[in-house]
Amino acid sequence: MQEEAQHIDEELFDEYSFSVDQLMELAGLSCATAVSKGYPLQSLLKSPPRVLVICGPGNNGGDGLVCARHLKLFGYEPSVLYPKRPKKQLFQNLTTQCEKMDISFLTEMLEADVIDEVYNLVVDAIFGFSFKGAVREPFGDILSQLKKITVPIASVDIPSGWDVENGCPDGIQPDMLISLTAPKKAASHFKGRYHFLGGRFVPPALEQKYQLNLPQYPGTDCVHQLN
Ligand SMILES: [K+]
Repeated sequence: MQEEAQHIDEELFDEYSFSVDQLMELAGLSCATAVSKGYPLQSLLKSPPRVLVICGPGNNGGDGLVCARHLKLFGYEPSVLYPKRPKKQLFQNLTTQCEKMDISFLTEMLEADVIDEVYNLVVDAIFGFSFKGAVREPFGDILSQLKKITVPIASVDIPSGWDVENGCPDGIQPDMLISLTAPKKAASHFKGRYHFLGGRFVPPALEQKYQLNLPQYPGTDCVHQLN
């Protein structure tokens, strides 16, 4: 299943000629849309409507940067923690776009009680389907703080630190999961309140080839609520 997600990914780029930027934009927009549906501005307990977006070193982190930018456009006040920044131009561009929109970047991870005090929720865009092995720092420390917070976590594609197939019973327990392209096997272990499918970009022929059996997205929506 981890391999299958990687094959679909490669095929979207190599056979269907999509660029990473295109799919990442749609993925990140889906995440911001799902957050706005699960945690509407008017429902938030803390004002201003601050959201902490934690971005990892790969494309999952890129989805997080795009998500932060759209959240800002939707009226939220995102701050980003982006401790390991890849040198690729794409990630530099996404970072500049956020900075130019007055999204602040934190210099270090906050303690769990500070997060609970200041933020309404955390978007977890640390690791996606390429996560493997034991968590390396600084992400071990970040995940251990996330295990202690009481504000909801919305995880992008896979709850970070979870095995992509088997989940992780003592890992973070997000309140929302936004599965991208198609739910991964670990999604069956998700116990939170909201499960959304996003990344409405899969060409029908690819969906058929991998028998993804994706549900019908409502109307023109970029997310589909699974539960
Ligand atoms: K994640």
